[in-house]
Amino acid sequence: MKILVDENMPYARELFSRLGDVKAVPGRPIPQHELDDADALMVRSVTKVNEALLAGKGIKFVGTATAGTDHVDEAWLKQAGIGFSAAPGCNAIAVVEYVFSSLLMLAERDGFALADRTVGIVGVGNVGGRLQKRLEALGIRTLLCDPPRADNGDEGDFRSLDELVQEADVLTFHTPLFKDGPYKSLHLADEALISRLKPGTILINACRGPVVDNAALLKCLQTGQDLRVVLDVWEPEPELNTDLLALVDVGTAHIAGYTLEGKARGTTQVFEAYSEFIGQRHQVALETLLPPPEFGRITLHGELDQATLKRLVHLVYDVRRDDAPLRKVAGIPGEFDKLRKNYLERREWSSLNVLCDDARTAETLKNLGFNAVHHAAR
Ligand SMILES: NC(=O)c1ccc[n+]([C@@H]2O[C@H](COP(=O)([O-])OP(=O)(O)OC[C@H]3O[C@@H](n4cnc5c(N)ncnc54)[C@H](O)[C@@H]3O)[C@@H](O)[C@H]2O)c1
Ligand SMILES: O=C(O)[C@H](O)[C@H](O)COP(=O)(O)O
Repeated sequence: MKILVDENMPYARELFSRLGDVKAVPGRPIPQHELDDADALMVRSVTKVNEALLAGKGIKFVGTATAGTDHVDEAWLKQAGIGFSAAPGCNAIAVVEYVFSSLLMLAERDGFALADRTVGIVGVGNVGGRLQKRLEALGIRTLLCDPPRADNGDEGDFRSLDELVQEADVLTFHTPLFKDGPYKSLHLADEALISRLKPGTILINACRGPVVDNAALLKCLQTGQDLRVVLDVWEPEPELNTDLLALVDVGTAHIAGYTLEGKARGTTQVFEAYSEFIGQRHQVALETLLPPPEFGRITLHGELDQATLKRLVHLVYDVRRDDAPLRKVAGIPGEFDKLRKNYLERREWSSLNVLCDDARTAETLKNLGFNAVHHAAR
């Protein structure tokens, strides 16, 4: 059995070789001839999986080690009898930590207190829901917009996008990309929406590039609209608009979800799904795969304020380490994907053990996702 795996899937060779012969290949473009004798295909979001790629091949299962599925024509796979699994929620924590890293950087740079801001979250699923919980753990007010969940009768104080635009100081997008249908999200942030944002609003897009109309955003910024902008995703990728990059406050190469834990979870989720598909059920504990983190344990004295939280968050991940390299190479063909392929190891906050002599600090950090414990001061 031949299993093709994207070369940017950590632990894929180690895991899938328990089930068959593994070949690691680039995902953009995928070498067509490798599909000829393959039984299964494990991709990431850069590979368009559709009839054009797979018709006439013997692929029986496709896995995508990603949360987003807009690169996969699921209807075609279904009618072709090809099994499919994604990895919902695999990298949600990573995206939340990217958003925090960006907000804490902007708060320090521009001298504001995050606790005074209202954060509007558009799309309250795996990412948006976790973001809400962590913001609220810090006492930050959130406003939620998720029409599919509201229509489904899910519990929650869901508001209209219009209300968020009027009230939020931070507007952050975490929806799937739907090109049409009742919950179309393509250009959800269009020129009309962007131009109505309050002066000084922080606009964040870490879901899919086309959810924010990049041409409209560029126009608004070029005409001097007072906005702060954080973009991890672009319209289009990998050929992002370098004029837009020059005007945003944080610009990164679609890496918000790229913690080692997030990528490894993606691999294990599709590995488990495929093992079940072929009737050889395996389960993997993530901890058995991950190496020890660079920073294992620190001691924190006293109470937690914004400056201390920022230092702690940036000890694990400072978003500027990914912003600067993109600005250096943007516009050079192939470099966007190279940054993603050679991504420096990044860990989640849970990898850091924090010993706190203040009980409230320990509790807050635990609620934020750090591995925090209270110990009495000596
Ligand atoms: N930048 C990255 O590295 C990265 C990482 C993970 C996910 N993503 C993207 O972010 C998206 C969200 O991730 P997730 O794991 O939270 O997905 P999810 O499916 O768990 O949640 C998405 C939420 O968006 C809501 N939604 C759908 N259409 C909407 C609309 N038009 N307006 C408002 N809400 C809408 C859904 O009801 C759902 O609650 C993914 O689909 C993926 O495209 C990007
Ligand atoms: O949807 C996701 O999970 C992420 O956007 C995505 O996976 C980013 O990484 P890629 O698959 O492009 O390597």
